[in-house]
Amino acid sequence: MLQDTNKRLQEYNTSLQQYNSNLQADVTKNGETITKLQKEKNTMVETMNGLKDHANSVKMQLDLAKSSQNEALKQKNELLKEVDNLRSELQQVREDRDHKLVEVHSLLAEIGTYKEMTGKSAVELDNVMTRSTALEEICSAQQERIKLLEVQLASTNEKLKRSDLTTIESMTEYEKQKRMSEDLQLRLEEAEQQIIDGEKLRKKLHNTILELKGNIRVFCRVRPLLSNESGAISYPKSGENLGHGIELTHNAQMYAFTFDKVFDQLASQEDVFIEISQLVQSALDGYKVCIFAYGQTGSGKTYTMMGKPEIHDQKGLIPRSLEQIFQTSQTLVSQGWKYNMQASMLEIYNETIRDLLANNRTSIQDGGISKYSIKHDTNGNTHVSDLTIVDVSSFNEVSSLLKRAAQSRSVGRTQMNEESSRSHCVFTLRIFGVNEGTDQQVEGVLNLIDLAGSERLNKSGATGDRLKETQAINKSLSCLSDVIFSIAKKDEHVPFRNSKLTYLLQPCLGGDSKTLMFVNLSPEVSSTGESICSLRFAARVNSCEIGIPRRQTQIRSLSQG
Ligand SMILES: Nc1ncnc2c1ncn2[C@@H]1O[C@H](COP(=O)(O)OP(=O)(O)OP(=O)(O)O)[C@@H](O)[C@H]1O
Repeated sequence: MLQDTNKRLQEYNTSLQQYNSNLQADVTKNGETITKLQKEKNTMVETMNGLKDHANSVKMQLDLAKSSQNEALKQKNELLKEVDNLRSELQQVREDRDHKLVEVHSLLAEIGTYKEMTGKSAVELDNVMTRSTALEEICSAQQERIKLLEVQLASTNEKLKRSDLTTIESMTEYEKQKRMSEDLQLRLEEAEQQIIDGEKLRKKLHNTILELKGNIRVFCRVRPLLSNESGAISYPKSGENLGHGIELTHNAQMYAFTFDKVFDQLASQEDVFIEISQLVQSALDGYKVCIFAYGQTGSGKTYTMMGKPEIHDQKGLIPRSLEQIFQTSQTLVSQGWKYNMQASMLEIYNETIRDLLANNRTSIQDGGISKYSIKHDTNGNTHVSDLTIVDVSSFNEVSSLLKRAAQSRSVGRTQMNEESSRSHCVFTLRIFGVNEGTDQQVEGVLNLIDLAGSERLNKSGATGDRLKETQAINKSLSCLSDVIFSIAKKDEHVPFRNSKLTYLLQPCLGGDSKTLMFVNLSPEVSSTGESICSLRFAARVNSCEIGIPRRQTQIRSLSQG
């Protein structure tokens, strides 16, 4: 063991020697290194000092930088504040801007509208400008005129002042005259009314006198001259025959006639009707009334009796009479009167009666029994067998009957009248009236007759059928003339039965009816001879006394209801 320990100690001493030598080498080496490091350290110290100086200068710079940084920070904060302020200002401005933008949009829209309007208005504006310029010119001209007028006005005012005084005096005078004039006007109106009333009374009394005398009344009517005709008729211009007289010159001789009334060519249909309206009225009171027109072909008989019903001014006596009858019967309803009316219409053509209201016109012979035979009853009423009798209650109903009849009437053409009536036409209206209050009954008849025209054969140029017609017409008119002469002479026997016409008219000519004849005349020179014949006949008719008209009236018996 000790050996091992010595061995190991030896080995240890060797290692230690080794180690010492290594250490010696290392110390040497480290000395060198330390020297080197010392050198390096010195260098580094130098460097470090340099660096220290540098650091100090950097520090100084840093301090400077810090203070300038602080300064900058301060400035930055201030700037930030300023930015904030500016931001909020900006925000405010933005909001303002947005608000303004909205306003701008609405203004733009408005501008658009105004632009449109302005576009239109521009033309108008131009026009207005032109007018305005023109007006300005006028204005300045007027201004001048105003100045002139003002001067005139001033002088006129002066004159006016002077004349005012005169006017006041005149006014007083005028008022006085006005009152007088009004007073006179009132008295004039009263006097006129008195004249109208007096005229009415005069007519009524005149009618009564004529009725009491029992004469057939005669009115004469002269138709106007046609364009190519020359006249031969004159009238008294004053005196008692004014309105009643008529004068004709023929072969250098003057023929004068007077009648109950003479209508010259200027008389209107209305003028003529006024004169007969009372007569028509009396048919409603229960009288038999007969109005007939006599005269040469083309003298105006049909115009007087029928006229042109569709033209107001030219309506003849028949439509006017019927209008009046229906109107008056309506007004009498308030006094308790109730009327029933029946119309019939016939014509006598070549001595044959024709029913103008029949729906289909048949022959005069029916199974051997004569149709349309005329009979008069004890009351003087005339009946024609088989004649169509139509109940009528209004003017319109009668009017359509008249139209129907006019179409059926025999109208032929002659050389003297474009539309000559070749037959006698008789319209009859029977009027039955009952007064519910007084039980009074009346029965009136209105006969309105348009006779065929009298004409001389050589003048009319008739041949064949026309000649036969003319002969028949002349025969019946000559029978009428015989009857009239006979009545005028107060013969015991009057030849009523010699013709259908005279027999039909018997109650009117020889009975108790109110009869009026129109004698119609053509005014031209070539008709003078014919006119004198007609006037002579009319004068004879006028002298006929046919008795006093009798009113058919009675009190309704209980059994009649
Ligand atoms: N007062 C008058 N005013 C205007 N025209 C009239 C008048 N009288 C007659 N006339 C005209 O004269 C013409 C003949 O008249 P109208 O036919 O009435 O005659 P008339 O006597 O009936 O003839 P006829 O016997 O041939 O039938 C018609 O054209 C008619 O219109």
